[in-house]
Amino acid sequence: MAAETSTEVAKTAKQFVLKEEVIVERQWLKLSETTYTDPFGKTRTWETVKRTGNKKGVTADGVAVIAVLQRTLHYDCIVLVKQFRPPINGYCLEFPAGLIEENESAETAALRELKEETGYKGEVIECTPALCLDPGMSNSTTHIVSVVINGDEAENTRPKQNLDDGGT
Ligand SMILES: Nc1nc(=O)[nH]c2c1ncn2[C@H]1C[C@H](O)[C@@H](COP(=O)(O)OP(=O)(O)O)O1
Repeated sequence: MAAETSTEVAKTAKQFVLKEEVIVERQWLKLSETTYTDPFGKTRTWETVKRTGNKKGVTADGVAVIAVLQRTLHYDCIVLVKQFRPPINGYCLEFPAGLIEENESAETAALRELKEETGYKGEVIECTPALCLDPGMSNSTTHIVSVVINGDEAENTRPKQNLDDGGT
């Protein structure tokens, strides 16, 4: 009985990171070994990926844009982009997305990425707080931004992508 009680107390021990050692750092990402305490107070390590750099005036690393295309006499459509993604050696159908630039708001980044990747000019409806979508691997954060596109507007009738080369 006494043993059970002490285990319960230990399970609620506050967990925290003790240190982080960078194993390898490149232009875009770094892999670290993070030393932390488990729920029983024992010291453990975790393999962590972080983005490099320390951008000023940003509230998250990136944005993902849920864009609804609205046109008279058409069903509303969600706009997706098809992209080759090297980590999976394949193509993904994705929400338009990208990294936020220094001193850029999430809303401005969302409209810029939407324009670059699809050619559409949108209007922001809603923006989530910064969300950590894969916290078991990385501290990378994303705002999910809801946008509407007026497909009847002249500039949205023949949209044209305007991508940079996207590589190093
Ligand atoms: N993990 C990455 N490895 C790279 O080799 N290059 C990377 C990584 N993440 C971003 N980038 C580069 C590629 C692009 O030139 C820029 C901007 O990417 P962005 O268009 O903002 O984001 P995605 O659409 O999600 O690629 O960063």
